[in-house]
This record gives sequence, structure tokens and C-alpha cells, in this order.
Amino acid sequence: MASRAVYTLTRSRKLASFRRPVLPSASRKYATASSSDNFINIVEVGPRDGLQNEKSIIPPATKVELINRLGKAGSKIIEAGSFVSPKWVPQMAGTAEVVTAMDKLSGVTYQVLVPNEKGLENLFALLAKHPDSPPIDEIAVFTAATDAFSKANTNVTVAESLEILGRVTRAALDKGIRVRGYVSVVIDCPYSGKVTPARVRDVTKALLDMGCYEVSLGDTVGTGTPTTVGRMLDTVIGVNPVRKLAGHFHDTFGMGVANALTAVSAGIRTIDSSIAGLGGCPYSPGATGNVATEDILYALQGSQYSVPGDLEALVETGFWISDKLGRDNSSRVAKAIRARKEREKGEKAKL
Ligand SMILES: CC(C)(COP(=O)([O-])OP(=O)([O-])OC[C@H]1O[C@@H](n2cnc3c(N)ncnc32)[C@H](O)[C@@H]1OP(=O)([O-])[O-])[C@@H](O)C(=O)NCCC(=O)NCCSC(=O)C[C@@](C)(O)CC(=O)[O-]
Repeated sequence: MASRAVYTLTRSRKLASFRRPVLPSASRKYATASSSDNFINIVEVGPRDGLQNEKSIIPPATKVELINRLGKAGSKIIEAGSFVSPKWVPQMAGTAEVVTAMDKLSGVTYQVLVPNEKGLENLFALLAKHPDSPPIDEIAVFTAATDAFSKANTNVTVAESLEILGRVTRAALDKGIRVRGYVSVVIDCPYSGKVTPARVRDVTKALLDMGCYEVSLGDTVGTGTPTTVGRMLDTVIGVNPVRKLAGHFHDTFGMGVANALTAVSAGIRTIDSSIAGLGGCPYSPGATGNVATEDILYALQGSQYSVPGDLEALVETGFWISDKLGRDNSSRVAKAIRARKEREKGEKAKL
């Protein structure tokens, strides 16, 4: 994250006009498999992935308002925060407070990231205080395709992390809490380079086998292209059911929308995105935020796919949070929509 926050940690080992997407031929064979189901789920990761890497501390009230605005703008699945160690990711420290204070809108699924048993214990303690109205519906567990990234992110190898996540997943499922999984660095690892698709396939399978209902494939660094993403998906989908996969694309090289459309054409029906393109992973230096939610909605307009969310309201929400954070809005679509509105306002005023 060249110019963005990289946490200084005390422990030495902590490393620091849409037509059809042009698809790599390898992915085309999956396109017809998905034609019966044209609904695209969007997992809005802005309040978690988007905010976890901000330099300045964001007041819980701002996080709560962001989540509430997203829900009102039509987001149906919102990642509201994470129960990770505040020493590792200080921005997520107030998650219990945030999820307790946010509006729990009906029809919206709220999830939080949980890295280990300690995080789950903290979540269970919170849920015990709200037996009749649990603030959270689901958890998400996360690992990586490489040991180097896994060590940097959670201080354990992939094999060790799968053991931990197996215990976390079983304990959550025992309490009736659904579990989503993430695999990071599915294309390139910032520490060990190119990632073999077979490795992604196997880690994905391990997460599904332990009981995750879905696994989100993270191009954490944002170096993927439709070709490399298509190749990776060919291998992963060869063994894992495509409807249990999601795409999570950081937009570092501006390929986020193209990669998301590649995933959709491969049969994936869940895309993670972040309002205003907020975010980045603290352990992926140089990576920018997730593909912007506004850009995904715009890209799918007029296609055979339907996607939840009110684009105009999301654009407003994206500018609202960007202003609060004092940062530029990274959504090209949001900026274009705002510019068009201002132009139209100016033209009206002249009449
Ligand atoms: C996993 C650990 C905790 C291991 O970190 P560790 O230092 O090895 O943990 P530990 O077990 O040795 O414990 C150290 C201290 O942390 C505490 N602790 C331990 N666990 C927790 C917890 N859950 N909540 C609160 N506190 C915790 C624990 O109690 C102890 O406290 P002390 O005794 O020193 O006072 C740490 O590495 C961590 O929190 N990492 C999280 C990193 C993270 O959040 N990264 C970003 C999210 S992943 C991501 O962005 C990628 C994704 C999902 O978006 C997809 C993609 O784009 O690729």
C-alpha cells in the first residue's frame, strides 16, 4: 500500500457501453450453465474491507451511518466489520459497538469477519447479550492461497489456518450461524509472486468441505486480468460448485469490473464490491480498494442480469463517506454520474 496505511506492528514476523465482456475462451464454456439464474448478489464490503485500511480513526457513529445508508440504498448483504485483533487492525476495534448500534434492516444480511476462536468468543459474548435480536447473521472466515500471505495476515501457515478455521466454522455452525469463506491472493501474492490455480482450487475445497456455504476468491493485489482470472476459475470450478463461489476483485490495475464480469460469465453469481471503491488490505502493500459497487451496478445495467441496489442512492452514499474520510471517490461511475448531474443543473439554470 505504497501511500496508504501499513500498520507498524510490534512483532518482528509481521510483514510488515457494457456489451458482453470479452472472455478468455477457457471461461466461455461455463456461460450457458448459469443462464437460468440471472440474479447477481452483491456483498457490500465497504464497511469492513473498505475502512480497515484507513489511516485516521473513524468514529463508530460514521461506520454505523455508512451501514445504515447502504441498507437504505438497497444493499442486501453487508460486511459490517471484523472481530480481529485490534493490535493488528486498529480500524476494526469498535466492531461490537458498531453492529450493536446499526439498524438491522429486514431483508438485509449482516456479516462480520472472524479470524480465530478468540474472535468467535467475542462475537458469541455479544450475541449472548442480544438473544432475541442478534445483530449479526453470519460470519466470514479467511485464509489464503500462499503461506507467505497467510503468515503476514494471520500469523499462521495456510494449513494451520485451515485447522483453526475448521474449529471456528464447526462452532459457528453448531450455533446456527452460517459461515462464508475467503481465499486471498488467488492470482498473485505480494510476498511470493504468481499463485498456482490448483492451490486456489484446493484451499477453496477445504473451506467448502469444512462447511462454508460459499467461498469468495480474492484477487487481493488487484493484478488479475480477465485472462488470468478466467484461467484460475477454470481450475477452481473444475472441482468446486460454481454456485458456491464468489468473486472479490481489488481494482489496483483498473481490471475490477472486467474481472467481475469474467466471473459472472463463468457462472459465479456473487460479487463482492465496496462503495466508492474504498479499501485495501493492510497486508497487501500497494493494493487499492475493491471494485466499486457503483461500477458493478452500472456495468450490469441493461444486461440479462438483475442486481440489487439503487444506483443513485449508492452514488450519494459513496460521496458521503468519501467526504467523511477526506478522500477521493474511486468510483468512475459515481464521478461521471455526479458530473452529469451538475452539467444538467447548470443547463437548467441557464433556461
Ligand atoms: C489472527 C490474529 C489475531 C493472530 O494474531 P496473533 O498475534 O498471532 O494472535 P495471538 O493468538 O498470539 O494473540 C495475541 C493477542 O491478540 C489477542 N487476540 C487474538 N485474536 C484476537 C481476536 N480475534 N480479537 C481480539 N483479540 C485477539 C490475544 O488475546 C492476545 O492478546 P494479549 O494477550 O496480547 O493482550 C491476527 O493475525 C489478526 O487479527 N489478523 C487479522 C488480519 C486482518 O484482519 N486482515 C485483514 C482482513 S483479511 C482481508 O482483508 C482479505 C479479504 C478477506 O478482504 C479478501 C482479499 O481481499 O483477499
